[in-house]
Amino acid sequence: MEMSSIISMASSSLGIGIISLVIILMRAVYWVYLKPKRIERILRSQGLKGNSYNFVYGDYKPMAMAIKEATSNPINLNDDHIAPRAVPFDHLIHKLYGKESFIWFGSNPRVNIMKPQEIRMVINNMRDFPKPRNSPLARYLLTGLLALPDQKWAKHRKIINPAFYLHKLKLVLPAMYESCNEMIKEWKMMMNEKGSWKLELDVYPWLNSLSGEVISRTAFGSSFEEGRRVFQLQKEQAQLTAQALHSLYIPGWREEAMKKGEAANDDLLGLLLESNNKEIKEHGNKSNMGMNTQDVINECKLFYLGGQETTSSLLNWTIVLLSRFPNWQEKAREEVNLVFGSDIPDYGGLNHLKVVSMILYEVLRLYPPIPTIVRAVRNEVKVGDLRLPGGTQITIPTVLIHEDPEMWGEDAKEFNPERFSEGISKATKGEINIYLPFGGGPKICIGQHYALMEAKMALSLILQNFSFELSPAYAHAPIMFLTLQPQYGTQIILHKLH
Ligand code: HEM
Repeated sequence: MEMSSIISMASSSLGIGIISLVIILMRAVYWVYLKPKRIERILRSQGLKGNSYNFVYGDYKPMAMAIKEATSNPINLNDDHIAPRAVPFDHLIHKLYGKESFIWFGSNPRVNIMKPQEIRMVINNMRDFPKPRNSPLARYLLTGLLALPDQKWAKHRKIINPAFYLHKLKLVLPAMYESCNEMIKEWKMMMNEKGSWKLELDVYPWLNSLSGEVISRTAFGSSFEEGRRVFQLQKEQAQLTAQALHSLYIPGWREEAMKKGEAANDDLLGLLLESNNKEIKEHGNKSNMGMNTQDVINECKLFYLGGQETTSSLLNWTIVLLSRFPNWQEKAREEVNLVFGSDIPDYGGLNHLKVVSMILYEVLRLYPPIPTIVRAVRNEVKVGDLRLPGGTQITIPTVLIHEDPEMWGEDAKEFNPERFSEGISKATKGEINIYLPFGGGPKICIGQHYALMEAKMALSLILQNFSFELSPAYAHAPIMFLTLQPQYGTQIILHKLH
Protein backbone atom coordinates (compact mmCIF):
# COMPACT_ATOMS: atom_id res chain seq x y z
CA MET A 1 0.00 0.00 0.00
CA GLU A 2 1.27 3.41 -0.84
CA MET A 3 2.35 5.74 1.93
CA SER A 4 -0.17 8.39 0.87
CA SER A 5 -3.15 5.98 1.14
CA ILE A 6 -1.96 4.75 4.57
CA ILE A 7 -1.79 8.38 5.73
CA SER A 8 -5.21 9.14 4.31
CA MET A 9 -6.73 6.00 5.97
CA ALA A 10 -5.12 6.87 9.29
CA SER A 11 -6.31 10.45 9.15
CA SER A 12 -9.85 9.44 8.22
CA SER A 13 -9.96 6.91 11.16
CA LEU A 14 -8.59 9.64 13.40
CA GLY A 15 -11.28 11.96 12.05
CA ILE A 16 -14.01 9.38 12.79
CA GLY A 17 -12.53 8.82 16.24
CA ILE A 18 -12.56 12.54 17.02
CA ILE A 19 -16.12 12.95 15.72
CA SER A 20 -17.31 9.98 17.84
CA LEU A 21 -15.59 11.44 20.88
CA VAL A 22 -17.22 14.84 20.29
CA ILE A 23 -20.63 13.17 19.93
CA ILE A 24 -20.13 11.21 23.16
CA LEU A 25 -19.02 14.37 24.96
CA MET A 26 -21.97 16.35 23.64
CA ARG A 27 -24.37 13.63 24.73
CA ALA A 28 -22.77 13.51 28.18
CA VAL A 29 -23.08 17.30 28.49
CA TYR A 30 -26.73 17.05 27.44
CA TRP A 31 -27.58 14.33 30.01
CA VAL A 32 -25.70 15.71 32.98
CA TYR A 33 -26.06 19.43 32.39
CA LEU A 34 -28.37 20.74 29.66
CA LYS A 35 -31.28 18.36 30.29
CA PRO A 36 -31.39 18.76 34.10
CA LYS A 37 -31.10 22.55 33.67
CA ARG A 38 -33.94 22.58 31.13
CA ILE A 39 -36.18 20.50 33.41
CA GLU A 40 -35.27 22.72 36.37
CA ARG A 41 -36.41 25.81 34.43
CA ILE A 42 -39.72 24.14 33.54
CA LEU A 43 -40.36 23.01 37.12
CA ARG A 44 -39.52 26.42 38.61
CA SER A 45 -41.72 28.22 36.07
CA GLN A 46 -44.66 26.30 37.57
CA GLY A 47 -43.85 27.36 41.13
CA LEU A 48 -42.07 24.18 42.23
CA LYS A 49 -39.16 24.76 44.58
CA GLY A 50 -35.93 22.90 45.29
CA ASN A 51 -32.15 23.32 45.47
CA SER A 52 -30.34 24.56 42.36
CA TYR A 53 -28.97 21.75 40.22
CA ASN A 54 -25.47 20.76 41.26
CA PHE A 55 -23.48 19.29 38.36
CA VAL A 56 -23.71 15.43 38.29
CA TYR A 57 -24.04 15.07 42.08
CA GLY A 58 -27.34 16.89 42.42
CA ASP A 59 -28.39 16.75 46.08
CA TYR A 60 -26.23 13.72 47.01
CA LYS A 61 -23.94 15.71 49.30
CA PRO A 62 -26.62 17.44 51.42
CA MET A 63 -28.60 14.18 51.31
CA ALA A 64 -25.67 12.21 52.73
CA MET A 65 -25.11 14.87 55.39
CA ALA A 66 -28.79 14.88 56.37
CA ILE A 67 -28.82 11.08 56.68
CA LYS A 68 -25.62 11.01 58.69
CA GLU A 69 -26.83 13.70 61.07
CA ALA A 70 -30.32 12.27 61.49
CA THR A 71 -29.14 8.75 62.18
CA SER A 72 -26.35 9.62 64.58
CA ASN A 73 -28.62 9.67 67.65
CA PRO A 74 -31.82 7.88 68.70
CA ILE A 75 -35.03 9.91 68.95
CA ASN A 76 -37.32 10.38 71.92
CA LEU A 77 -38.90 7.11 72.95
CA ASN A 78 -42.40 8.58 72.65
CA ASP A 79 -41.82 10.13 69.25
CA ASP A 80 -43.82 8.54 66.44
CA HIS A 81 -43.02 11.38 64.06
CA ILE A 82 -40.36 9.33 62.32
CA ALA A 83 -39.96 11.13 58.96
CA PRO A 84 -37.02 13.31 60.10
CA ARG A 85 -35.08 10.12 60.87
CA ALA A 86 -36.44 7.71 58.26
CA VAL A 87 -36.33 10.04 55.24
CA PRO A 88 -34.28 12.97 56.56
CA PHE A 89 -33.61 14.70 53.28
CA ASP A 90 -37.15 14.45 51.89
CA HIS A 91 -38.35 15.79 55.23
CA LEU A 92 -35.85 18.67 55.16
CA ILE A 93 -36.84 19.70 51.63
CA HIS A 94 -40.50 19.43 52.54
CA LYS A 95 -39.92 21.70 55.54
CA LEU A 96 -37.86 24.20 53.52
CA TYR A 97 -39.91 24.38 50.33
CA GLY A 98 -43.31 22.88 51.15
CA LYS A 99 -45.30 20.19 49.37
CA GLU A 100 -44.70 21.63 45.88
CA SER A 101 -41.03 20.75 45.81
CA PHE A 102 -38.37 18.61 44.16
CA ILE A 103 -35.00 17.08 44.97
CA TRP A 104 -32.04 16.12 42.78
CA PHE A 105 -31.28 12.43 42.77
CA GLY A 106 -27.96 12.85 41.01
CA SER A 107 -28.89 14.44 37.70
CA ASN A 108 -32.52 13.23 38.02
CA PRO A 109 -35.05 15.69 39.38
CA ARG A 110 -37.64 14.02 41.65
CA VAL A 111 -40.88 15.90 42.09
CA ASN A 112 -42.83 15.41 45.30
CA ILE A 113 -46.44 14.34 44.74
CA MET A 114 -48.72 14.56 47.79
CA LYS A 115 -52.20 15.53 46.58
CA PRO A 116 -54.61 12.53 46.63
CA GLN A 117 -55.91 13.05 43.08
CA GLU A 118 -52.34 13.35 41.75
CA ILE A 119 -51.20 10.25 43.64
CA ARG A 120 -54.17 8.38 42.13
CA MET A 121 -53.18 9.44 38.63
CA VAL A 122 -49.58 8.39 39.04
CA ILE A 123 -49.97 5.00 40.71
CA ASN A 124 -52.82 3.88 38.47
CA ASN A 125 -51.05 4.63 35.21
CA MET A 126 -48.09 2.33 34.65
CA ARG A 127 -47.68 3.29 31.01
CA ASP A 128 -46.95 6.97 31.58
CA PHE A 129 -45.36 6.45 35.00
CA PRO A 130 -43.18 3.32 34.96
CA LYS A 131 -40.73 2.46 37.68
CA PRO A 132 -37.41 4.25 37.09
CA ARG A 133 -34.41 2.23 35.96
CA ASN A 134 -32.40 1.18 38.97
CA SER A 135 -28.66 1.55 39.37
CA PRO A 136 -26.72 -1.65 38.49
CA LEU A 137 -26.20 -2.40 42.18
CA ALA A 138 -29.85 -1.96 43.08
CA ARG A 139 -30.72 -4.24 40.16
CA TYR A 140 -29.09 -7.11 42.06
CA LEU A 141 -31.83 -6.72 44.63
CA LEU A 142 -34.85 -5.36 42.85
CA THR A 143 -35.54 -8.18 40.48
CA GLY A 144 -38.62 -10.02 39.28
CA LEU A 145 -41.90 -8.12 39.17
CA LEU A 146 -40.32 -4.95 40.46
CA ALA A 147 -37.85 -4.72 37.61
CA LEU A 148 -39.65 -6.15 34.58
CA PRO A 149 -40.73 -4.10 31.56
CA ASP A 150 -44.52 -3.65 31.17
CA GLN A 151 -45.40 -6.66 29.03
CA LYS A 152 -43.22 -9.15 30.83
CA TRP A 153 -44.46 -7.74 34.14
CA ALA A 154 -48.09 -8.34 33.14
CA LYS A 155 -47.30 -11.94 32.16
CA HIS A 156 -45.40 -12.69 35.38
CA ARG A 157 -47.96 -10.97 37.60
CA LYS A 158 -50.70 -13.08 35.96
CA ILE A 159 -48.76 -16.28 36.66
CA ILE A 160 -47.94 -15.35 40.25
CA ASN A 161 -51.26 -13.72 41.28
CA PRO A 162 -53.18 -16.98 41.92
CA ALA A 163 -50.59 -18.09 44.48
CA PHE A 164 -51.70 -15.13 46.62
CA TYR A 165 -55.49 -15.51 46.27
CA LEU A 166 -57.18 -15.38 49.66
CA HIS A 167 -58.39 -19.00 49.56
CA LYS A 168 -54.81 -20.11 48.84
CA LEU A 169 -53.65 -18.33 51.99
CA LYS A 170 -55.75 -20.78 53.95
CA LEU A 171 -53.45 -23.52 52.67
CA VAL A 172 -50.25 -21.81 53.82
CA LEU A 173 -51.59 -21.09 57.30
CA PRO A 174 -50.31 -24.35 58.88
CA ALA A 175 -46.80 -23.53 57.62
CA MET A 176 -47.10 -20.01 59.09
CA TYR A 177 -48.24 -21.51 62.40
CA GLU A 178 -45.37 -23.99 62.38
CA SER A 179 -42.71 -21.27 62.02
CA CYS A 180 -44.29 -18.91 64.57
CA ASN A 181 -44.79 -21.69 67.07
CA GLU A 182 -41.16 -22.76 66.78
CA MET A 183 -40.07 -19.25 67.71
CA ILE A 184 -42.42 -19.19 70.74
CA LYS A 185 -41.15 -22.61 71.84
CA GLU A 186 -37.54 -21.45 71.62
CA TRP A 187 -38.30 -18.36 73.71
CA LYS A 188 -39.95 -20.54 76.34
CA MET A 189 -37.04 -22.96 76.27
CA MET A 190 -34.61 -20.10 76.90
CA MET A 191 -36.71 -19.09 79.91
CA ASN A 192 -36.84 -22.67 81.21
CA GLU A 193 -33.08 -23.03 80.88
CA LYS A 194 -32.67 -19.97 83.08
CA GLY A 195 -35.46 -21.12 85.38
CA SER A 196 -37.15 -17.76 84.91
CA TRP A 197 -40.56 -16.45 83.79
CA LYS A 198 -38.82 -13.47 82.33
CA LEU A 199 -36.54 -13.08 79.30
CA GLU A 200 -34.83 -10.05 77.83
CA LEU A 201 -33.93 -10.27 74.15
CA ASP A 202 -33.57 -8.33 70.93
CA VAL A 203 -36.67 -9.50 69.04
CA TYR A 204 -35.76 -7.98 65.67
CA PRO A 205 -33.39 -10.75 64.45
CA TRP A 206 -35.95 -13.32 65.62
CA LEU A 207 -38.78 -11.66 63.73
CA ASN A 208 -36.56 -11.24 60.69
CA SER A 209 -35.65 -14.91 60.51
CA LEU A 210 -39.26 -15.84 61.31
CA SER A 211 -40.57 -14.09 58.20
CA GLY A 212 -37.78 -15.60 56.06
CA GLU A 213 -38.61 -19.01 57.49
CA VAL A 214 -42.31 -18.56 56.70
CA ILE A 215 -41.53 -17.79 53.07
CA SER A 216 -39.16 -20.74 52.82
CA ARG A 217 -41.86 -23.07 54.13
CA THR A 218 -44.76 -21.63 52.16
CA ALA A 219 -42.95 -21.06 48.86
CA PHE A 220 -40.90 -24.22 48.79
CA GLY A 221 -43.20 -26.65 50.61
CA SER A 222 -41.59 -30.07 50.63
CA SER A 223 -38.30 -28.55 49.38
CA PHE A 224 -38.23 -26.47 52.55
CA GLU A 225 -34.55 -27.06 53.25
CA GLU A 226 -33.63 -25.99 49.70
CA GLY A 227 -35.78 -22.92 50.14
CA ARG A 228 -34.20 -22.11 53.46
CA ARG A 229 -30.74 -22.21 51.83
CA VAL A 230 -31.90 -19.98 48.95
CA PHE A 231 -33.16 -17.36 51.35
CA GLN A 232 -30.08 -17.55 53.50
CA LEU A 233 -27.93 -16.88 50.43
CA GLN A 234 -30.33 -14.19 49.36
CA LYS A 235 -29.96 -12.50 52.72
CA GLU A 236 -26.19 -12.47 52.49
CA GLN A 237 -26.50 -11.02 49.02
CA ALA A 238 -29.02 -8.39 50.06
CA GLN A 239 -26.85 -7.31 52.96
CA LEU A 240 -23.78 -7.00 50.79
CA THR A 241 -25.69 -5.02 48.21
CA ALA A 242 -27.29 -2.81 50.81
CA GLN A 243 -23.93 -2.11 52.36
CA ALA A 244 -22.53 -1.21 48.97
CA LEU A 245 -25.53 1.06 48.25
CA HIS A 246 -25.21 2.65 51.66
CA SER A 247 -21.55 3.39 51.07
CA LEU A 248 -22.49 5.38 47.99
CA TYR A 249 -24.60 7.69 50.14
CA ILE A 250 -22.64 8.10 53.30
CA PRO A 251 -19.05 9.25 52.89
CA GLY A 252 -16.71 7.21 55.02
CA TRP A 253 -19.33 4.53 55.67
CA ARG A 254 -17.54 1.88 53.60
CA GLU A 255 -14.21 2.60 55.30
CA GLU A 256 -15.84 2.30 58.72
CA ALA A 257 -17.60 -0.89 57.74
CA MET A 258 -14.38 -2.34 56.36
CA LYS A 259 -12.59 -1.59 59.61
CA LYS A 260 -15.27 -3.58 61.41
CA GLY A 261 -14.86 -6.32 58.82
CA GLU A 262 -18.44 -5.89 57.60
CA ALA A 263 -17.69 -5.09 54.00
CA ALA A 264 -14.89 -6.15 51.76
CA ASN A 265 -13.53 -4.30 48.75
CA ASP A 266 -15.54 -3.97 45.54
CA ASP A 267 -13.88 -6.97 43.87
CA LEU A 268 -14.74 -9.26 46.72
CA LEU A 269 -18.27 -7.89 46.80
CA GLY A 270 -18.63 -8.68 43.10
CA LEU A 271 -17.24 -12.18 43.60
CA LEU A 272 -19.55 -12.92 46.47
CA LEU A 273 -22.60 -11.70 44.62
CA GLU A 274 -21.59 -13.79 41.63
CA SER A 275 -20.97 -16.97 43.62
CA ASN A 276 -24.18 -16.50 45.58
CA ASN A 277 -26.07 -16.20 42.33
CA LYS A 278 -24.56 -19.45 41.11
CA GLU A 279 -25.46 -21.30 44.27
CA ILE A 280 -28.98 -19.88 44.25
CA LYS A 281 -29.34 -21.09 40.68
CA GLU A 282 -28.35 -24.63 41.66
CA HIS A 283 -30.80 -24.73 44.55
CA GLY A 284 -33.47 -23.07 42.40
CA ASN A 285 -33.03 -25.90 39.88
CA LYS A 286 -33.42 -28.56 42.54
CA SER A 287 -36.59 -27.05 43.96
CA ASN A 288 -38.25 -27.75 40.61
CA MET A 289 -41.04 -25.19 40.57
CA GLY A 290 -41.96 -25.83 36.95
CA MET A 291 -40.95 -22.35 35.79
CA ASN A 292 -37.98 -21.00 33.88
CA THR A 293 -35.20 -21.23 36.47
CA GLN A 294 -33.87 -17.70 36.01
CA ASP A 295 -37.42 -16.31 36.34
CA VAL A 296 -37.94 -18.29 39.53
CA ILE A 297 -34.64 -17.01 40.92
CA ASN A 298 -35.57 -13.43 40.18
CA GLU A 299 -39.04 -13.73 41.69
CA CYS A 300 -37.52 -15.54 44.72
CA LYS A 301 -35.10 -12.70 45.23
CA LEU A 302 -37.99 -10.27 45.26
CA PHE A 303 -40.09 -12.44 47.58
CA TYR A 304 -37.17 -12.51 49.95
CA LEU A 305 -36.94 -8.71 49.96
CA GLY A 306 -40.65 -8.09 49.64
CA GLY A 307 -41.68 -10.77 52.07
CA GLN A 308 -39.03 -10.97 54.72
CA GLU A 309 -37.74 -7.48 55.37
CA THR A 310 -41.17 -5.81 55.16
CA THR A 311 -43.16 -8.24 57.29
CA SER A 312 -40.49 -8.36 59.98
CA SER A 313 -40.47 -4.55 59.95
CA LEU A 314 -44.25 -4.53 60.52
CA LEU A 315 -44.01 -7.07 63.35
CA ASN A 316 -41.09 -5.24 64.93
CA TRP A 317 -42.80 -1.85 65.14
CA THR A 318 -46.00 -3.50 66.32
CA ILE A 319 -44.12 -5.01 69.27
CA VAL A 320 -42.52 -1.61 70.01
CA LEU A 321 -45.85 0.24 69.95
CA LEU A 322 -47.73 -2.38 71.94
CA SER A 323 -44.95 -2.23 74.55
CA ARG A 324 -45.34 1.53 74.74
CA PHE A 325 -49.14 1.37 74.78
CA PRO A 326 -49.95 -1.45 77.25
CA ASN A 327 -53.67 -0.59 77.06
CA TRP A 328 -53.65 -1.58 73.36
CA GLN A 329 -51.57 -4.66 74.14
CA GLU A 330 -54.22 -5.69 76.68
CA LYS A 331 -57.11 -4.96 74.28
CA ALA A 332 -55.45 -7.08 71.61
CA ARG A 333 -54.81 -9.95 74.07
CA GLU A 334 -58.42 -9.86 75.25
CA GLU A 335 -59.59 -10.16 71.67
CA VAL A 336 -57.20 -13.01 70.86
CA ASN A 337 -58.27 -14.87 74.02
CA LEU A 338 -61.93 -14.33 73.19
CA VAL A 339 -61.57 -15.62 69.62
CA PHE A 340 -59.10 -18.49 70.14
CA GLY A 341 -58.78 -19.16 73.87
CA SER A 342 -55.69 -21.35 74.00
CA ASP A 343 -56.46 -23.01 70.64
CA ILE A 344 -54.29 -22.74 67.54
CA PRO A 345 -55.34 -19.60 65.58
CA ASP A 346 -57.34 -20.62 62.50
CA TYR A 347 -58.14 -18.85 59.24
CA GLY A 348 -61.70 -17.81 60.13
CA GLY A 349 -60.64 -16.49 63.53
CA LEU A 350 -57.69 -14.52 62.17
CA ASN A 351 -60.02 -12.85 59.69
CA HIS A 352 -62.28 -11.78 62.55
CA LEU A 353 -59.59 -10.06 64.62
CA LYS A 354 -60.80 -6.48 64.56
CA VAL A 355 -58.65 -4.82 67.24
CA VAL A 356 -55.50 -6.57 65.99
CA SER A 357 -56.24 -5.38 62.42
CA MET A 358 -56.78 -1.80 63.63
CA ILE A 359 -53.43 -1.95 65.42
CA LEU A 360 -51.59 -3.34 62.38
CA TYR A 361 -53.10 -0.69 60.07
CA GLU A 362 -52.06 2.07 62.46
CA VAL A 363 -48.53 0.67 62.76
CA LEU A 364 -48.29 0.56 58.95
CA ARG A 365 -49.45 4.18 58.83
CA LEU A 366 -46.84 5.53 61.26
CA TYR A 367 -44.05 3.06 60.43
CA PRO A 368 -44.51 2.11 56.74
CA PRO A 369 -41.83 -0.53 55.98
CA ILE A 370 -41.37 1.09 52.54
CA PRO A 371 -41.42 4.83 53.29
CA THR A 372 -41.43 6.17 49.69
CA ILE A 373 -42.66 5.10 46.25
CA VAL A 374 -40.82 6.25 43.15
CA ARG A 375 -41.95 6.50 39.52
CA ALA A 376 -40.49 7.91 36.30
CA VAL A 377 -42.13 10.17 33.72
CA ARG A 378 -41.73 8.55 30.32
CA ASN A 379 -42.83 11.45 28.08
CA GLU A 380 -44.13 14.90 28.93
CA VAL A 381 -47.36 14.50 30.87
CA LYS A 382 -49.82 16.51 32.98
CA VAL A 383 -50.33 15.57 36.61
CA GLY A 384 -53.09 17.77 38.00
CA ASP A 385 -51.96 21.33 37.25
CA LEU A 386 -48.36 20.29 36.76
CA ARG A 387 -46.68 19.73 33.40
CA LEU A 388 -43.85 17.26 33.93
CA PRO A 389 -41.26 16.82 31.17
CA GLY A 390 -40.04 13.33 30.18
CA GLY A 391 -37.02 12.37 32.28
CA THR A 392 -38.48 13.79 35.48
CA GLN A 393 -39.01 11.35 38.34
CA ILE A 394 -41.75 11.35 40.94
CA THR A 395 -41.57 10.63 44.68
CA ILE A 396 -44.73 9.69 46.54
CA PRO A 397 -43.46 10.14 50.13
CA THR A 398 -45.67 7.60 51.91
CA VAL A 399 -44.34 8.42 55.37
CA LEU A 400 -44.88 12.20 54.95
CA ILE A 401 -48.37 11.62 53.57
CA HIS A 402 -49.24 9.26 56.43
CA GLU A 403 -48.36 11.84 59.06
CA ASP A 404 -49.90 14.88 57.39
CA PRO A 405 -52.46 16.59 59.69
CA GLU A 406 -54.28 18.03 56.63
CA MET A 407 -55.11 14.48 55.61
CA TRP A 408 -55.34 12.62 58.93
CA GLY A 409 -56.36 15.33 61.40
CA GLU A 410 -54.60 16.97 64.31
CA ASP A 411 -53.56 13.67 65.90
CA ALA A 412 -51.82 12.52 62.67
CA LYS A 413 -48.48 11.97 64.39
CA GLU A 414 -49.99 9.99 67.27
CA PHE A 415 -50.62 6.26 67.63
CA ASN A 416 -54.40 5.89 67.63
CA PRO A 417 -55.64 2.56 66.18
CA GLU A 418 -59.19 3.76 66.90
CA ARG A 419 -59.08 5.76 63.65
CA PHE A 420 -59.32 2.43 61.78
CA SER A 421 -62.30 1.16 63.81
CA GLU A 422 -64.54 1.42 60.75
CA GLY A 423 -61.95 0.33 58.21
CA ILE A 424 -59.47 2.02 55.89
CA SER A 425 -62.04 3.76 53.74
CA LYS A 426 -63.61 5.59 56.73
CA ALA A 427 -60.20 6.41 58.23
CA THR A 428 -59.13 8.03 54.96
CA LYS A 429 -62.53 9.68 54.40
CA GLY A 430 -62.80 7.84 51.09
CA GLU A 431 -59.38 9.02 49.85
CA ILE A 432 -57.77 5.59 49.99
CA ASN A 433 -54.75 6.90 48.06
CA ILE A 434 -53.50 8.69 51.16
CA TYR A 435 -52.89 5.30 52.78
CA LEU A 436 -50.10 3.56 50.90
CA PRO A 437 -48.23 1.01 53.02
CA PHE A 438 -48.69 -1.51 50.23
CA GLY A 439 -48.52 0.97 47.34
CA GLY A 440 -51.51 1.10 45.03
CA GLY A 441 -52.82 0.65 41.48
CA PRO A 442 -51.86 -2.34 39.33
CA LYS A 443 -48.48 -2.67 41.06
CA ILE A 444 -49.97 -2.88 44.53
CA CYS A 445 -48.13 -5.33 46.78
CA ILE A 446 -48.94 -8.86 45.72
CA GLY A 447 -48.20 -10.17 49.21
CA GLN A 448 -50.30 -7.77 51.31
CA HIS A 449 -52.86 -10.33 52.54
CA TYR A 450 -50.12 -12.88 53.07
CA ALA A 451 -48.14 -10.38 55.17
CA LEU A 452 -51.16 -9.38 57.26
CA MET A 453 -52.11 -13.01 57.82
CA GLU A 454 -48.58 -13.83 58.96
CA ALA A 455 -48.45 -10.78 61.23
CA LYS A 456 -51.81 -11.74 62.81
CA MET A 457 -50.68 -15.33 63.34
CA ALA A 458 -47.37 -14.29 64.93
CA LEU A 459 -48.97 -11.62 67.08
CA SER A 460 -51.79 -13.91 68.26
CA LEU A 461 -49.32 -16.56 69.39
CA ILE A 462 -47.11 -14.00 71.13
CA LEU A 463 -50.10 -12.44 72.90
CA GLN A 464 -51.43 -15.86 73.95
CA ASN A 465 -48.12 -16.76 75.57
CA PHE A 466 -46.41 -13.58 76.78
CA SER A 467 -46.84 -10.03 77.95
CA PHE A 468 -44.01 -7.72 76.98
CA GLU A 469 -42.45 -4.33 77.68
CA LEU A 470 -39.50 -2.36 76.34
CA SER A 471 -36.18 -2.98 78.04
CA PRO A 472 -34.31 0.09 79.39
CA ALA A 473 -31.62 -0.88 76.82
CA TYR A 474 -33.97 -0.06 73.92
CA ALA A 475 -33.10 3.06 71.88
CA HIS A 476 -35.80 4.35 69.52
CA ALA A 477 -34.03 4.66 66.17
CA PRO A 478 -36.03 3.80 63.04
CA ILE A 479 -33.72 3.83 60.04
CA MET A 480 -34.25 3.22 56.35
CA PHE A 481 -31.98 0.33 55.35
CA LEU A 482 -33.82 -1.36 52.44
CA THR A 483 -36.89 -1.16 54.70
CA LEU A 484 -37.69 0.66 57.92
CA GLN A 485 -35.59 -1.11 60.55
CA PRO A 486 -34.57 -0.55 64.20
CA GLN A 487 -30.99 0.76 63.99
CA TYR A 488 -29.96 -0.66 67.37
CA GLY A 489 -32.35 -3.61 67.53
CA THR A 490 -35.48 -3.99 69.65
CA GLN A 491 -34.66 -5.10 73.18
CA ILE A 492 -37.77 -6.16 75.03
CA ILE A 493 -38.59 -8.03 78.23
CA LEU A 494 -40.96 -10.95 77.78
CA HIS A 495 -43.03 -12.33 80.67
CA LYS A 496 -44.37 -15.86 80.33
CA LEU A 497 -48.12 -15.88 81.00
CA HIS A 498 -48.52 -19.58 81.82
C1 HEM B 1 -45.90 -5.63 55.65
C2 HEM B 1 -45.44 -6.25 54.58
C3 HEM B 1 -45.29 -5.64 53.23
C4 HEM B 1 -45.26 -4.31 52.85
C5 HEM B 1 -45.41 -3.08 53.72
C6 HEM B 1 -45.08 -4.29 51.40
C7 HEM B 1 -45.03 -3.13 50.64
C8 HEM B 1 -44.99 -3.12 49.26
C9 HEM B 1 -45.09 -1.94 48.45
C10 HEM B 1 -45.22 -0.51 48.98
C11 HEM B 1 -45.03 -2.32 47.15
C12 HEM B 1 -45.18 -1.42 45.93
C13 HEM B 1 -43.87 -0.80 45.52
C14 HEM B 1 -44.06 0.17 44.37
O1 HEM B 1 -45.16 0.37 43.87
O2 HEM B 1 -43.05 0.77 44.00
C15 HEM B 1 -44.87 -3.76 47.13
C16 HEM B 1 -44.73 -4.52 45.98
C17 HEM B 1 -44.48 -5.88 46.01
N1 HEM B 1 -44.49 -6.72 47.11
FE1 HEM B 1 -44.83 -6.18 49.01
N2 HEM B 1 -44.97 -5.58 50.96
C18 HEM B 1 -45.11 -6.43 52.03
C19 HEM B 1 -45.10 -7.83 52.00
C20 HEM B 1 -44.88 -8.60 50.89
C21 HEM B 1 -44.83 -10.04 50.86
C22 HEM B 1 -45.08 -10.94 52.07
C23 HEM B 1 -44.54 -10.41 49.57
C24 HEM B 1 -44.35 -11.78 48.98
C25 HEM B 1 -44.22 -12.89 49.63
C26 HEM B 1 -44.42 -9.19 48.80
C27 HEM B 1 -44.13 -9.14 47.47
C28 HEM B 1 -44.20 -8.00 46.69
C29 HEM B 1 -44.02 -8.01 45.26
C30 HEM B 1 -43.71 -9.23 44.40
C31 HEM B 1 -44.19 -6.67 44.83
C32 HEM B 1 -44.10 -6.15 43.40
C33 HEM B 1 -45.47 -6.16 42.79
C34 HEM B 1 -45.48 -5.71 41.33
O3 HEM B 1 -44.64 -4.89 40.96
O4 HEM B 1 -46.35 -6.18 40.61
N3 HEM B 1 -44.63 -8.11 49.62
N4 HEM B 1 -44.86 -4.22 48.45
